[in-house]
Amino acid sequence: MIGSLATGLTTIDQFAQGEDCQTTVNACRALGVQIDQEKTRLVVHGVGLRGLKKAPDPLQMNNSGTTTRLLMGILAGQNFTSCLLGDRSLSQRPMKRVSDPLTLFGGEVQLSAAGTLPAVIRGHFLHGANYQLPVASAQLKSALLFAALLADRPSRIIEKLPTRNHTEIMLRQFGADVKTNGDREIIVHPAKALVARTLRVPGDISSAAFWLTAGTLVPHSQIRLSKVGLNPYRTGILKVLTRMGANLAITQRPADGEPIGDVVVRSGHLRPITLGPADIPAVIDELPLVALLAASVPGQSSIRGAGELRFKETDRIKATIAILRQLGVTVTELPDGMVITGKPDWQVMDPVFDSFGDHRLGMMVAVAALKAKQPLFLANSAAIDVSYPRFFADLARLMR
Ligand SMILES: O=C(O)C1=C[C@@H](OP(=O)(O)O)[C@@H](O)[C@H](O)C1
Ligand SMILES: C=C(OP(=O)(O)O)C(=O)O
Repeated sequence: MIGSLATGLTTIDQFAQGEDCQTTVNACRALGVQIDQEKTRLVVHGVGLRGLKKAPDPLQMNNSGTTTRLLMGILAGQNFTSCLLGDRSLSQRPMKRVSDPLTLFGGEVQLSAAGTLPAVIRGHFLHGANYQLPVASAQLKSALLFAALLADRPSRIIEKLPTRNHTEIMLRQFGADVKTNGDREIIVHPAKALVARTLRVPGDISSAAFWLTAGTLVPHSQIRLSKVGLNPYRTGILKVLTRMGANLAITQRPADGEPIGDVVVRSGHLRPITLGPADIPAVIDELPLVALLAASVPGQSSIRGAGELRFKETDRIKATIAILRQLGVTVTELPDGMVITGKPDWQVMDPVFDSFGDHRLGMMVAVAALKAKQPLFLANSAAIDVSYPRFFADLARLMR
């Protein structure tokens, strides 16, 4: 997305091939950006900050909350009106958290009465603004960073809790003036232009997390994960595993932007864990796996301060609990999390599991199947293609 707004050719190596990423590419193309796509490389012919064109039809966001929210910040500052549509799941997710603050920047976004997609975005010249985020959300923060770049004076954005800073890092790499004061305050200056560059995308730690969990839970495992992104706002899963007593060896590699390194995981004996609000943003997408790890350890673990999980592709608190209970584990639901009483041997109630149309839950069930004493079946497994189409191929490599 940032490459589309730059001037010149941006090359992206090691591009992830999930459906969500493809949704972003297709949306940029529909907005008039030429993108050459090889297997894992993209070449983006950037059109400049305000060079996007009106899309001929409503833009289809499919199941990608990230694409939707980030694009809202960009489209609010263009000189045309656009409309964003989502699939059934995305059309139920909250978007007012983005449209409300965009109004402060002079943006105009009309949502359904429920505050959801479809969104009609009337582009305007934007003004700089000061805004304190009411939720810990990197998607919201990134939308506002884009709006701030397109504004007429500097903006100040204050986070509720520090969240992943990929957008800030990347905007700086493209020449934008984005400064941070401590880990919650960001000052953004309007940009005249962004300069295209070559990027290598680190391995996604959220995808690596399935193998970190599998390697920990399955006896006699040893898995090496190379060139994984180790951005400290994303490595909550490594901290959680370490606190639980897992067997990890982490080696940093030299890097000039995003931190990157290798992680080796070996099977380990775990202890229960207690997670609170400050722990959550760095492990938000891995919480179903943390719950699965906790479900395998005798004793009580708890996850609190994770109410945001209810607004993901599905209500991930309810869905995670349903999966754990189907594995025979005792779980108490809380408004913002759960209390899990784990045990080393699960008694599967019904072997047919559902992904609930959510990629992360589908992969969680597949990892659970590696530990369960009987075969598990997964309905709606195609949801996994959203972020990790090669998941079962990689799993097959590990089983050899
Ligand atoms: O910025 C991003 O790419 C994401 C941020 C997180 O969402 P929130 O920032 O809304 O919590 C995360 O859950 C999502 O999968 C991807
Ligand atoms: C990419 C994800 O979600 P979103 O739809 O919020 O972008 C995710 O859950 O990992």
